[in-house]
Amino acid sequence: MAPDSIVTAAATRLGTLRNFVDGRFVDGGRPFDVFNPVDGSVHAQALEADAATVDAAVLAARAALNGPWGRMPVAERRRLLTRVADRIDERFEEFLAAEIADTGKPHHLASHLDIPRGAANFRVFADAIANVPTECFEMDTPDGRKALNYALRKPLGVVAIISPWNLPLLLMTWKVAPALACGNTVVVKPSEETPSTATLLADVMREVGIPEGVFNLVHGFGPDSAGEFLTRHAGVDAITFTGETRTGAAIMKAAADGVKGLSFELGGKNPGIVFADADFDAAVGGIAHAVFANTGQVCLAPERIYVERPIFDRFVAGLKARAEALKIGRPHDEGTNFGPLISAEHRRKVLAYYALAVEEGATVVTGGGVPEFGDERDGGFFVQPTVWTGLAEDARCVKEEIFGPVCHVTPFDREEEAVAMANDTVYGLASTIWTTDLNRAHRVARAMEAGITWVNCWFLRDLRTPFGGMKMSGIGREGGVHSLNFYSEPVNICIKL
Ligand SMILES: NC(=O)C1=CN([C@@H]2O[C@H](COP(=O)(O)OP(=O)(O)OC[C@H]3O[C@@H](n4cnc5c(N)ncnc54)[C@H](O)[C@@H]3O)[C@@H](O)[C@H]2O)C=CC1
Ligand SMILES: O=C(O)/C=C/C=C(\O)C(=O)O
Repeated sequence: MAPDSIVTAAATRLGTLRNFVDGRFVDGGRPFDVFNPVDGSVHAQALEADAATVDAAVLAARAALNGPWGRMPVAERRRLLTRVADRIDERFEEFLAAEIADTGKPHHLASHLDIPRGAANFRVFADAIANVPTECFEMDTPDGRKALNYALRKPLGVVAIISPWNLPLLLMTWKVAPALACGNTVVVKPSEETPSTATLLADVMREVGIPEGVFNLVHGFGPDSAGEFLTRHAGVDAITFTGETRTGAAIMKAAADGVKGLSFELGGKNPGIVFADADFDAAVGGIAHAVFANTGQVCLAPERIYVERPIFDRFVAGLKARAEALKIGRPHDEGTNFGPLISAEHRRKVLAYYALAVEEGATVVTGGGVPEFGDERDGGFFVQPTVWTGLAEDARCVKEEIFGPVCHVTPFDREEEAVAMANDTVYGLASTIWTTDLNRAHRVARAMEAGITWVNCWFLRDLRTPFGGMKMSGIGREGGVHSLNFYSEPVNICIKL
């Protein structure tokens, strides 16, 4: 069966992409179009949840907390989460086809990153919840006796999960899995651009027997739509969000009245620093991969590269060659490693930065425009991979998150100068350093104002480690025990002995 017909099969069985409330797919809501970014065609429709549907989802989630889910032994919860992971694996081709249809990303990327990580997220947190310790302190009491304090983890309650379109299944399940592992119930609002894998996940939840109301899914947009209805809802106890910093600020305002717990993973303008002592080929290849993977639509991608002057010209030439060697195309075409941007709107934004860079005085080393194919792809949302040099450090293109396949390369002479330029940003999500000097690696990594720093690598993820941003790149940390800490409420019990 061709991959496209797998999508059709899933969509036909589920009908139009519907909302999932209290264990059932529900009808109702205004249909909206979901586009295939490869050619701009409409490949599906989803139903926008209105305020009443969001309300029903939150009420179902509340009821499930007080129902079988709340009483379920942890071992049984873990078994069910592992079943979800197994079922994603068993329905791998459907998830893959759905993700590719929504995003247009290369088959190789979705099949090696997005879908496997969707399953892995459930396995990791099913394990983590079994192995996380809680505290216990024995104390002396004023009357000469003892008391024992021990902490328990309780679920937060109903968690709203708002997820973006760049790594749809990966980033949604990164939140759903630990939330459920901790015993919460969830209402998920995936991006309006990418509702398909979330709908498949709802179907998996139903299949494996996750109790009704534990996982709810509402489709729609942000302001004055499902996103805002959900984040303003008085029945939501906590909100976890990945997306743009401005959206995070809007959600924070919506959450303020209810004093809801928040976990935010927001934007970035990440630096990469390449020292002259780096393994040159590894550094050029690693930076090219980091800048252009997923068409630059990764919040961790470096958009500012600082290269030590002795290797600057050679490095820029190497990066240009790598950019020009990318195979831009359809997801299933042999060798494709560069797909379209997510939407016409996002392409307008990225192309506006391509034009602005020229106005700001950039040298366009390569790219800067739209590729021409002479076929259906000309209706899609492609842009060229792009490299700039020559901009001032205060240029908007060096300061603002673009979220496209583009970077600016700046030379430096001294380590302190590179560190200062790298940290001169309102963001603090990720950085990547390339050097063979171990002392320098430790020194510079420590100096980085970033939630994660990779040395001689990028996007190497151990899911037990703290993950999140400093400054305007986020609030809180997720990953391993850090996720469990956010998605649960520690309570202390003090027993006088
Ligand atoms: N991971 C990241 O850091 C991401 C960054 N972006 C950046 O954000 C820009 C805008 O893209 P968008 O898709 O609009 O990202 P966004 O951050 O606005 O959307 C992410 C999610 O938030 C929801 N949302 C938007 N406004 C909301 C509101 N007021 N209340 C509740 N939910 C709301 C959206 O429906 C979507 O599910 C992109 O051009 C890109 O630069 C986009 C996606 C992911
Ligand atoms: O590996 C992860 O958990 C997350 C990776 C990427 C993002 O968070 C993002 O691009 O938003």
